[in-house]
Amino acid sequence: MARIGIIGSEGRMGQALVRAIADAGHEYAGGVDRGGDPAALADRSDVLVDFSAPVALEGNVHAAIGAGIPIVIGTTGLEDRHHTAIDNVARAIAVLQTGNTSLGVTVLTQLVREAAARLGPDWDIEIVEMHHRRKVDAPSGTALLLGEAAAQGRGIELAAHRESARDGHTGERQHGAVGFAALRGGTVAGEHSVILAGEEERLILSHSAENRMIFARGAVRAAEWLIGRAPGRYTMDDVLDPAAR
Ligand SMILES: NC(=O)C1=CN([C@@H]2O[C@H](COP(=O)(O)OP(=O)(O)OC[C@H]3O[C@@H](n4cnc5c(N)ncnc54)[C@H](OP(=O)(O)O)[C@@H]3O)[C@@H](O)[C@H]2O)C=CC1
Ligand SMILES: O=C(O)C1=N[C@H](C(=O)O)C[C@H](O)C1
Repeated sequence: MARIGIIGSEGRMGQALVRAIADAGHEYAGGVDRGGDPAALADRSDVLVDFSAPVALEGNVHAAIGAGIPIVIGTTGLEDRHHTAIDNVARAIAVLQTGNTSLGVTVLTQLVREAAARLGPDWDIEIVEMHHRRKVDAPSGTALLLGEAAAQGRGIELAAHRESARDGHTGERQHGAVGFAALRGGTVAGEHSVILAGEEERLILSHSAENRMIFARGAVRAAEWLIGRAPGRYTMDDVLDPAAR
């Protein structure tokens, strides 16, 4: 049994996590939200799970370092400076950051990497996502994760090939681009499709989240897995790797 602390505990994911922690037989060490003290929470936890907001990231990872415990970061909307901070922190503690903790999306990233590698740059890649009306970042963290997987499959840098927010006279699609489209509305938990469009055929790889418990269960599984790991930056691929269990 592990003591799991939640950052963003009053939020939609935080509430799902409280249930998932109990379902898995762990102890809920408590939670913090805006204005809370992550250091005090870290001191009474074996691992932190962060589903809050990018602005909180720096304080959260320093709380984890201060207590010498690992942290799962599920918060999305992260910028380059956040990823640099995570890289630095991962020299001292075990950190797992991902835009999607579900098992289905973790496998989907592997399929997308493989498809992009096999089909080559003449197949256009477009990533379409839909989320609930309250989501504040776009493209979703999952869409970016899938874009990174496609870019890895092709051996390119996503940042140099990313096309999003098309509007007006955009000109033709750039050869080799990875396109993103974000839809928002209703209560959709998370829909993602990666469309690989070739000459007269399309391959579409999709994932549908029916509710937030899939993310919460995956995050708890990641938290269990991180406890006792050496410092480093880990992914959900590591958690699901049969050789690492
Ligand atoms: N990786 C994954 O698998 C998933 C990631 N997510 C991501 O998780 C994050 C949270 O999503 P969701 O639960 O829907 O969002 P909510 O807005 O419902 O919850 C966010 C929570 O974090 C709190 N919070 C805001 N700022 C801070 C802060 N500075 N310090 C501590 N807590 C803070 C909020 O408090 P307050 O209300 O007071 O602002 C709120 O309780 C988002 O980035 C989302 O994209 C979501 C689902 C799955
Ligand atoms: O904000 C959400 O709700 C979700 N956010 C994550 C993302 O940005 O991809 C994961 C999931 O799709 C739900």
